[in-house]
Amino acid sequence: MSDSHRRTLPEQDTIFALSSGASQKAGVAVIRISGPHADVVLRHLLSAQDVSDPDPELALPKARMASLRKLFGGISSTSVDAGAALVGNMKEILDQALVLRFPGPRSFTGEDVVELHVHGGLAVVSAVTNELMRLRMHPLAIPLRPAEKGEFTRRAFENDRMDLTEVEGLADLISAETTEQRRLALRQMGGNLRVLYDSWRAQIIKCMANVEAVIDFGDDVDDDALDAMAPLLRDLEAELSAHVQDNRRGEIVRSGVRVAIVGAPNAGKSSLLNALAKRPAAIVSSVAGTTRDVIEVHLDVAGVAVILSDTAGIREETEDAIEQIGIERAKQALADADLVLHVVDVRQTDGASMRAFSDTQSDSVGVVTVFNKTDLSSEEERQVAAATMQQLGRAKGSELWISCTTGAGMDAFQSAFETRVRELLWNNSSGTGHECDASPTAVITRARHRVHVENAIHSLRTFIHEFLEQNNLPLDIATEELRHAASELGQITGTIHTEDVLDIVFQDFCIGK
Ligand SMILES: Nc1nc2c(ncn2[C@@H]2O[C@H](COP(=O)(O)OP(=O)(O)OP(=O)(O)O)[C@@H](O)[C@H]2O)c(=O)[nH]1
Ligand SMILES: [K+]
Ligand SMILES: [Mg+2]
Repeated sequence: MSDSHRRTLPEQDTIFALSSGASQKAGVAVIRISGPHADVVLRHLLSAQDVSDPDPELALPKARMASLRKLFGGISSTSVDAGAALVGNMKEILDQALVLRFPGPRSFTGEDVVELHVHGGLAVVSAVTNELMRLRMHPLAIPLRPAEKGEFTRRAFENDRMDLTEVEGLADLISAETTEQRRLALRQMGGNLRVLYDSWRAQIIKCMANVEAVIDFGDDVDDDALDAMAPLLRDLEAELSAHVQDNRRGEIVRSGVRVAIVGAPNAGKSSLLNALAKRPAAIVSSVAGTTRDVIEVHLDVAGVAVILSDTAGIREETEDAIEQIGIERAKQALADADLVLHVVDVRQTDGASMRAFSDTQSDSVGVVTVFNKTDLSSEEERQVAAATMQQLGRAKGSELWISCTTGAGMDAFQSAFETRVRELLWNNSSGTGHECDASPTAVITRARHRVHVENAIHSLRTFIHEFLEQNNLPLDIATEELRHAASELGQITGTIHTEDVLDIVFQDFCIGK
């Protein structure tokens, strides 16, 4: 583990990759080249002659200015003469491309970067990338090779263009599927977590320096210096503690709100899942016990990613071993859920299964009661159902009434569902209801961050309690606690890192990023 990730790196290979989506044909494809030989490579591509040393006078585009240029490539043996690897000095035009140069360090990676915006046809992209491969085999043997997954971003990190939280933000932005995931990722990529953790770390390091000064002065311990530090560290400890008490908001936005549909067999759980998913994702039938496995669909609910799971109907008595396994899985989905939709056949609100469910549910989870099959119910049955809300310990009037068959009540259900999902994330004591939209509050987005912040809190508390308050620890050992707290925060941003952690973080990336 090094205290700084600024390492003296051996001369880097120049790398290239298709940075735009690799799937189908597209209007434009972007091929990115990064490394010390980026300009040399570009010179070869712009040169009409296949010479080992292209005309040094050949004008490269100005830095950061788009320039329309012809790209040239050697005519391969297959296309002209099967015998020769390359036919004389012949080159052909590969494409007319928009070329951009970003000389380092003012580039994404911090190295010299060239971007080729070529036409997005598969043949164009492969002609240009083949030419890059050929240059690698060229007599000059330019150290050029295809980039590995996340290698551009890794270089950006190694060249101090981004810290680890910004790298993670970028990975999240690339995989963001909903509005809130995009907002969260964009703020993190913009450095809101870096700024926060860096400033906390700096304050701890400052305290450490003060303590070390006291140690250096030996017996003349300057109590004033230590006294001045106490409120500062207490505030810091309070700030870090508030930071982790966030209802896992960021992590939930990032990974998706887990919503479980549960209830008695045949209540209409799978019908509700299909209605919300707008496709027949789960089998619906009149046979009680149809659903066995947990069926998950991913939804975008008012900009929030939701993982909705349909589960086996929970009932006490079943002979069927497979159904029993399904019920166990349903209970697990219930335990994992951030929000529960309890579907009840409005005509059957006195069943034991309803009570069985209310016994298994966890208190901390929000439960929405959904009375289904209103199209089949009498007024009296609806009144009985409404009266059961109290028995279940749920707020009177909070129930929703739907018919999956006729669609009655589905609009009201949808908007209540959206409200509940958003409330779950932003209606806590510190929230304003739309905190995630408007404020740049830095929230923890990964378990990795949480572990380090919790470790830092632990060390700060030990220092405050054992040293400042109880005087149980000698000064030099107490200082270790501060050092540890600073180190934990440094590990979040990657100021301090191990290769293992980097490998894990960069695993999330695709080729070309
Ligand atoms: N009339 C009417 N029938 C419904 C409604 N919702 C569901 N059904 C019917 O009720 C039966 C059970 O529906 P499912 O969606 O399979 O119920 P489930 O809760 O998933 O059942 P299991 O998976 O067996 O626990 C099916 O025949 C549905 O067509 C509704 O609102 N009105
Ligand atoms: K069923
Ligand atoms: Mg079902």
